[in-house]
Amino acid sequence: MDPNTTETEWGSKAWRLLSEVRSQSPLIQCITNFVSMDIVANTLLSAGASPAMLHAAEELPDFTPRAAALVVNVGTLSPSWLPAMKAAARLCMTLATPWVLDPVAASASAFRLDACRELLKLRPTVVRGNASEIIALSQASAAAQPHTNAASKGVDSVHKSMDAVEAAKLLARTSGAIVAVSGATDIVTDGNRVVGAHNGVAMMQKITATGCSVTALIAAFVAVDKSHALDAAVSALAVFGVAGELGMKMAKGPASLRMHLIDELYGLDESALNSHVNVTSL
Ligand SMILES: Nc1ncnc2c1ncn2[C@@H]1O[C@H](COP(=O)(O)OP(=O)(O)OP(=O)(O)O)[C@@H](O)[C@H]1O
Ligand SMILES: Cc1ncsc1CCO
Ligand SMILES: [Mg+2]
Repeated sequence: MDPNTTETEWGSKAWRLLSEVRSQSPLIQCITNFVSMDIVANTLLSAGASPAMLHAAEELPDFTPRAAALVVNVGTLSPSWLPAMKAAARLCMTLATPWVLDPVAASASAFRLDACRELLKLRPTVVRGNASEIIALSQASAAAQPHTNAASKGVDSVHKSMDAVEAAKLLARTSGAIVAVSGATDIVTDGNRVVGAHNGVAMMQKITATGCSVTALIAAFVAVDKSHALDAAVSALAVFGVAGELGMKMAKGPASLRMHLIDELYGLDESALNSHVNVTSL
């Protein structure tokens, strides 16, 4: 992280990065779960990025080198998809293209946890999960064998993000990735510094795949500022949270929040980010 970023400067940093996403419109390859494909693509489009949901192994050598960033999300993992996930991540590692791992429901099964551990070895730039996912992956990646004692409830977290601070720091240190934990306070760490983004509304948890969407938004932000992945991840989480806060003013429930969040993300301006972004060092 740029150590000079003060709390009041995060709003302008988030605005600068969102403006870069809008002007560069980075191509983001998403190998993501079936549930999330629509909202992830619409989130990226409304932020100004260009999503492409390609996952056939045969297409990767042609396509992945053209992407500005990659998302690998294991939400609806099956054995037939894993080789393409690994091949795309390996290409990104070779080409120094940023890529972001979303370890959805990491501890749901040994197969899934082992897949996440193997993907971690391919040096993701950022890992973004909810607290239960990060705790499970952190425990498993620190152990010799893929196992976890961490509680979980499928794709939903049973922990608060603040319960995952030490796990996130350990995972960042063992993997070399920036680690982001979503929740009431979004936490981002490189293993040393810990930054909290306090934006968002609880109703966002009642829309499926908002976490997957913010993972993809992180990829778009990292794509336009590769050398400052921590700042980019914090900014993306804050921007998505502000869109949720503004959208909530018009929403009647999860379905209309989904619509208004995407509209607000599309319409965000400098003054909204300067007045709403709430990021602190933890
Ligand atoms: N209590 C809360 N208050 C404010 N914002 C929240 C709260 N809980 C979650 N969020 C926001 O909701 C979004 C999704 O986070 P969440 O932790 O629910 O992801 P997830 O569990 O991975 O979701 P999914 O698996 O459905 O994609 C993030 O932008 C996060 O900041
Ligand atoms: C509900 C669900 N199940 C597998 S992936 C997914 C989307 C939220 O992660
Ligand atoms: Mg998730």
